[in-house]
Amino acid sequence: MSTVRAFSAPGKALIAGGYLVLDPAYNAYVTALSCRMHAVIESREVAAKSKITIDSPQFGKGHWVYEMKDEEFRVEQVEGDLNPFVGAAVETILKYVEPRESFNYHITIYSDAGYHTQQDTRAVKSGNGAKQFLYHLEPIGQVAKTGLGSSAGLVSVITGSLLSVFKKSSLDEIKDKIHNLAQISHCYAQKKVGSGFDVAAAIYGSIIYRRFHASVIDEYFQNPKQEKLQEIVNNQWDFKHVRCALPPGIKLLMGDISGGSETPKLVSKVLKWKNEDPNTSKLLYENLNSANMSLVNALDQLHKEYEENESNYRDNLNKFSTNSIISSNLQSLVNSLHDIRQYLKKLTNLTGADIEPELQTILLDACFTLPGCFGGVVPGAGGFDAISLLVVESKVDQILNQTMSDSRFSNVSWLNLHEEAEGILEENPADYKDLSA
Ligand SMILES: Nc1ncnc2c1ncn2[C@@H]1O[C@H](COP(=O)(O)OP(=O)(O)O)[C@@H](O)[C@H]1O
Ligand SMILES: C[C@@](O)(CCOP(=O)(O)OP(=O)(O)O)CC(=O)O
Repeated sequence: MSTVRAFSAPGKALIAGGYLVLDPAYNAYVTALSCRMHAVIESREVAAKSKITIDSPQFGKGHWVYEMKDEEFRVEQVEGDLNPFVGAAVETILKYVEPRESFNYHITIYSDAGYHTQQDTRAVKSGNGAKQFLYHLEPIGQVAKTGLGSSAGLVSVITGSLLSVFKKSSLDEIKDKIHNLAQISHCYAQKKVGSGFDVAAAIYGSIIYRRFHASVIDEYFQNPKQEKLQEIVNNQWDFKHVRCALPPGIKLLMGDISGGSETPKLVSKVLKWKNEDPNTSKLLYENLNSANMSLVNALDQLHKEYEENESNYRDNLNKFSTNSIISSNLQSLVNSLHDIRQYLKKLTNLTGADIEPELQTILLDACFTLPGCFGGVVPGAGGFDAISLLVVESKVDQILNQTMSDSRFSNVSWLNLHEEAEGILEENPADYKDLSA
C-alpha cells in the first residue's frame, strides 16, 4: 500500500428524529450529504520523537503538532492553538493503538465548501482538477458554520486515517472500531455524551439510527485507562445503523436561513419540560415518533414501488409534480411530513424552545406550494438555521428559479448539496495534489 492515503466522510441532515434521538427508545432518519471532510495522511521520516502533525490549510493558524511522551502513550501538544476535536482524536487513537514502533504521520485536512460560510474565500483546485476547496483567512474558530457537522466529520476522518495506517487495514475491516473511537473522541472534545447521530452518519452514511446507551462512554470517562478504552472500542455496541437512501427521483433540498440557533439551549429547554411533565411529553414523543416512522415507511414503500414497476413509479412522480393525481405512497410521504411538523410545532409551543418558530412555519407553508414539493421540516434541533425539503428531482431548477423572484423566500439561500449516501470512504490521494501550495 502507498505511504500516502486519503479518506473522506460526509456531513449530515437529521430529517426526522430531532430530540427523540437522544433517547435510545427512538429511531431517527439521517441523510448523509455531498459536503465532506477529507484527510490526506502521509508517513514521513521518523524523527527523535514520535509525532502526529495536522494541517488544515484552508484556515488561519490551522497547524497542530502532538508528540507521544512515554510508554503510557501520553500525548502532548507541542505546536498550535487548542483544537479540542483534533486533540481528542489524536490522543484517543494513540491510547487505543499503543504504537510500539516510532512514527511520524502528517495529516492534511480539507473541508468541502458547505460546512462554512463562503464569504471572503479564495477557491483552490487540485492539480488534476478533481477537488476544489475554499480558503479562508481567519482561524477555524472565527469562521461561521452552517451546522452540517464539521467536527463529527473531522474526528471521523482523523480517526479513520490514523487507524487505517496504524493497522495497515482497509476501511471495511475496521469501520466499527473507527466509529466507536470517533464517538468517544467527539464526546470527550464536546465534554458531553450526545446522541452521536452526526458521527454515525460520518462513518456509515445515510442511516436509520438508534443511539448507543450513554453508559458505554460514561464508563470509560470514569475510568479512562487504556485497557478500558480497548475493551469498549473492541466491543459490539448496542446501536442501530441501517443503511437508507432517498428513493430515486426524490431530492433533498436544503435552504440556509442564516438566522442561527444554539442547539444546547434548545435541548436543555426540551429536556427540562420533559422532566417536569412526563405524561404529556411521553404522549407527544410517541406521536412524533409515529409520524417519523410513517416517513421512514413511506420512503421504504416508494423504493419497493420503484423496484416493482419503474415506469409506473416515474409516472406517479410526474403526475404529482404537475399537480394532478397523487398516488397513495406519495400521499403517505406528504402526510408524514405534515404530521412531523404538527408535532414539532406542539413541542415548540409546550417547551418554549424555538424549534419550528412562526417564521419557519410561514416559510415551510410557502414551500409546500412550490411545484413538486412533498413538504419540508426544520432539520435536527430546528430553529432558525435551515429548512429541509423533499422534492421531485426534475422540478429543482424550476423551484430555484421561482423562489428567486418571490419575496416569501428572500431570506433562503438554497444550498448546493444533495444526498450522498456513502459514509467514510478511501479516496485517491492524487486528487488532493497541489492544493496547499
Ligand atoms: N476544517 C477544519 N479544520 C480544523 N478544525 C475543524 C475543521 N472543521 C471543524 N473543526 C473543529 O470543529 C469545531 C466546530 O465544531 P462544532 O462546534 O461541533 O460545529 P459543527 O456543528 O459544524 O460540528 C471547530 O471549532 C474546530 O475545532
Ligand atoms: C436536538 C438533537 O437531537 C439534534 C441536533 O441536530 P442538529 O443537526 O441541529 O445538530 P448540531 O449540528 O449539533 O446543531 C440533539 C442531538 O441529537 O445531539
